[in-house]
Amino acid sequence: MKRETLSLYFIMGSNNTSEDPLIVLEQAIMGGVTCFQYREKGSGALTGIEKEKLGRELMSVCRKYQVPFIVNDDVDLAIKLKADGVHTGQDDQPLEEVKKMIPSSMITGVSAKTLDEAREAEKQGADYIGVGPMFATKTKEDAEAPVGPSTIQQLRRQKITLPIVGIGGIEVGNAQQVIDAGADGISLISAISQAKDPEQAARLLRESISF
Ligand SMILES: Nc1nc(C(F)(F)F)ncc1COP(=O)(O)OP(=O)(O)O
Ligand SMILES: [Mg+2]
Repeated sequence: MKRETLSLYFIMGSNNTSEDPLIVLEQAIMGGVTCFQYREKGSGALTGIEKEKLGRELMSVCRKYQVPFIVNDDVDLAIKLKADGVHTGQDDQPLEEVKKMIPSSMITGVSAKTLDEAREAEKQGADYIGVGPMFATKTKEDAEAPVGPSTIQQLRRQKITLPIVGIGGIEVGNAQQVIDAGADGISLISAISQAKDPEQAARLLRESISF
C-alpha cells in the first residue's frame, strides 16, 4: 500500500454524523480524503443486515473515486463485501489469524501504541499501523489516555519504518505536529463527519499538512 494513501484517512459510521453518511463520504472525498474506514461501532451503531447494506453503499462511493475502503474490526464483513482492507485493534482478532481468513490482496491495518505492539504488527505483516489517541477524543467511547505525537517520534527513533497514521482528536490546529513526528498521514472522524461542510473540512485538513 502506498504511504500517500494514508495522507488523509477518514473514518466514519452512521452514528458519527446527523447527515446522510453517503453524502458526507462523497463530500469528504471531493475535499481530498485519500482513504476511508467504515467503523460502525458504539451507541446507536447499525448491526446485521443494515450494517452490511450501509457498508456496501459506502464502498460503492469509494469505488467511484478509487479511494480504498477499509472495514474496522469486522473481518467477516470485510470479506463478504470484498473490501480493500481491514483494520484491527489490540483487543480484536490477532493479525496472524486475520491473515489466514482474508485474500492476500487485502490491506491490513493494526492499532499500535507501544514499541512491542508496533514490532509485532511489523512481524505479522501489517501494511500500516494506527497510533493514538494523539489527543483527547470524544468519539471513541473507550479511548485510552492520549499518547501524543511524541509516541510516533519514539517509534521512528526505534527504527519502525512501517507506514504510520496518527489518530485521535486530530484537527486543523494540531495536524502538522503529527506529520512532523513522523506519521505518513492523519486519520479522523468528527473533524470531518461533524463539519457543516465536510468537503471544505477535508480540504482545509489536507492543506493544513505538509510532508
Ligand atoms: N479504528 C482505528 N483506525 C485506525 C487507523 F489507523 F485506521 F486510523 N487506528 C486506530 C483505530 C482504533 O482501533 P481499535 O483500537 O480497534 O478501536 P476501535 O475498533 O474502537 O476503532
Ligand atoms: Mg477495533
